[in-house]
Amino acid sequence: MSRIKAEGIESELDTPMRRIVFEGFESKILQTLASRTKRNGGEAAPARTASPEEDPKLREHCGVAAVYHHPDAARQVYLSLYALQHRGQESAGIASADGNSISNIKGMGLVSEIFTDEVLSKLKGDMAIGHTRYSTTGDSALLNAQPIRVESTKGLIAIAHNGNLVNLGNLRVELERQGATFQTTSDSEIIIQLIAHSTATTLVDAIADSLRQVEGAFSIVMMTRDRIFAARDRHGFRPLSMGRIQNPDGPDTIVFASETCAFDLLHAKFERDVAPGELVMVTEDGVTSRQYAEPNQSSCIFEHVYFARPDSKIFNRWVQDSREQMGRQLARESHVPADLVVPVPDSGVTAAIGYAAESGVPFRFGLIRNHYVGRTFIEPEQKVRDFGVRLKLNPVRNLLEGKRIILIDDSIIRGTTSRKIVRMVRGAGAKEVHLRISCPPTISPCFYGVDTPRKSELIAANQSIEEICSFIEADSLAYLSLDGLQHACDGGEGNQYCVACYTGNYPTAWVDVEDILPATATL
Ligand SMILES: O=P(O)(O)OC[C@H]1O[C@H](OP(=O)(O)OP(=O)(O)O)[C@H](O)[C@@H]1O
Ligand SMILES: NC(=O)CC[C@H](N)C(=O)O
Ligand code: SF4
Ligand SMILES: [Mg+2]
Repeated sequence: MSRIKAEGIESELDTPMRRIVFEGFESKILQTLASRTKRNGGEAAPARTASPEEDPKLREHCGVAAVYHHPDAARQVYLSLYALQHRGQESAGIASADGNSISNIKGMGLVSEIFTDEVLSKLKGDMAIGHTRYSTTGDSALLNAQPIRVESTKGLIAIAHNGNLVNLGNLRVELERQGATFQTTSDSEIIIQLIAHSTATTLVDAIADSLRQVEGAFSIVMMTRDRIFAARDRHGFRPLSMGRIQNPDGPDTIVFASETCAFDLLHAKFERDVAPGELVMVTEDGVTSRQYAEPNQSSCIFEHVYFARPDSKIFNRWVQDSREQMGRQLARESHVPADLVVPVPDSGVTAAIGYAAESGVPFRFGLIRNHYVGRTFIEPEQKVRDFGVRLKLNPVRNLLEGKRIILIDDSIIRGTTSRKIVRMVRGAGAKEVHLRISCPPTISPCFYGVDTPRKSELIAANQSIEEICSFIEADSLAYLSLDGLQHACDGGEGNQYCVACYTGNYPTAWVDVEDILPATATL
């Protein structure tokens, strides 16, 4: 069975070798995702399970990238996606355009598994867009992999979307009434179908028209046969930056990416963020822009806490700086006497460096991460998952033995992983284990592209800090205050942040009431 979908390309792309790699990944991913929940109208969504043991991890966002005017555009997008792999590991795709048509190749699995040299060489043209997906609406299946390519009265359009829309139901029904035939069950296709069905006479007007109708989170890149578009929702939930590669002998190459870490690999220079509510168009004549909606910024603060890479500058602020400040503030707010500060890799590392610097307690890698185990390593069975955490993290016994340890992690969602890590550190001989978390308690789900569980499954929504502390069997537990977090992510840039998962106050109207019910109400 082929797991790669090639559109606008004649030849058969699956080699037996790659099929084997794919099958291995496919079965793991399909198993783990059998229990995923899709909010907001994902028709093919499987039922959500209420078991706290079912799905212990956060899921990433997606990553998007685009390149305009480069002789090997698809390869540049490939490199960008490689740098954005941490934002989505379910599926990936690249679409390229050569002025006449759009080719599109998508597959389940990691970027490096889908795009061999042979596959990349099929993607001709000097423009390309790409996507790494972790699904929030619609099944994790090849069908919903992106870019999504649609042939419409406005011509061929391909889209790659990071974020999650919150007003799907009505829009989809209305579009179907107007004759739209959806190819996917993902929310992202709504944007492209709205463009196709817009009565606006120019494509750029049709895009603006579409973007004004959808609510929620979207950082998107789009491509026609000869143009690239990039846009962010008016809240600017998800990051999206623009960069430039200067070509001495011709026009500059313009690039877009979810995070600036992708630019470094391309030797592109960061130019600016796409602004909330802005639509940027790149054509032969250069870069033009319009503000299609009134901005009302509420960028996701959790990007700074967990999702983005520390070597990225998002919302005009270095993630590294924010995380270090979170750690420093955590030390100021809730220090406890100890011998070592130990991070829970990877996302706890930078905050732990800040904590150690502020407190003067030595920093040591007391837990070693196996880099061949992905960020979202989950298995459906508890027994396998227990082993999974041990496979991913291993204690350095000679560092921990007899010591009072401050463990730093970025977040607790259900608490199952933290509990295993605390046990692991104690099992390695630590005398005391104090857990410090570099954000406030997560008490409410996200509707904007982070697939956090519903409220009934969020441990901090249903238990006090003392109860959580005793559940994870730590000697003490403390979270960073909301003020402390906001201060750490401020840095004078004047960003307005969404903090809804810590407060329950959402910047848009959300739709899934069931998701925000406390545990007791669902029993
Ligand atoms: O409430 P819990 O079940 O403990 O889940 C929270 C953990 O999951 C995430 O790490 P993950 O391993 O997904 O990614 P990372 O390696 O990038 O830190 C997060 O950083 C916490 O460590
Ligand atoms: N995590 C995301 O940004 C997902 C994008 C889109 N909502 C999808 O499910 O494909
Ligand atoms: S609810 Fe939380 S995770 Fe979602 S956008 Fe807001 S801050 Fe980010
Ligand atoms: Mg982690």
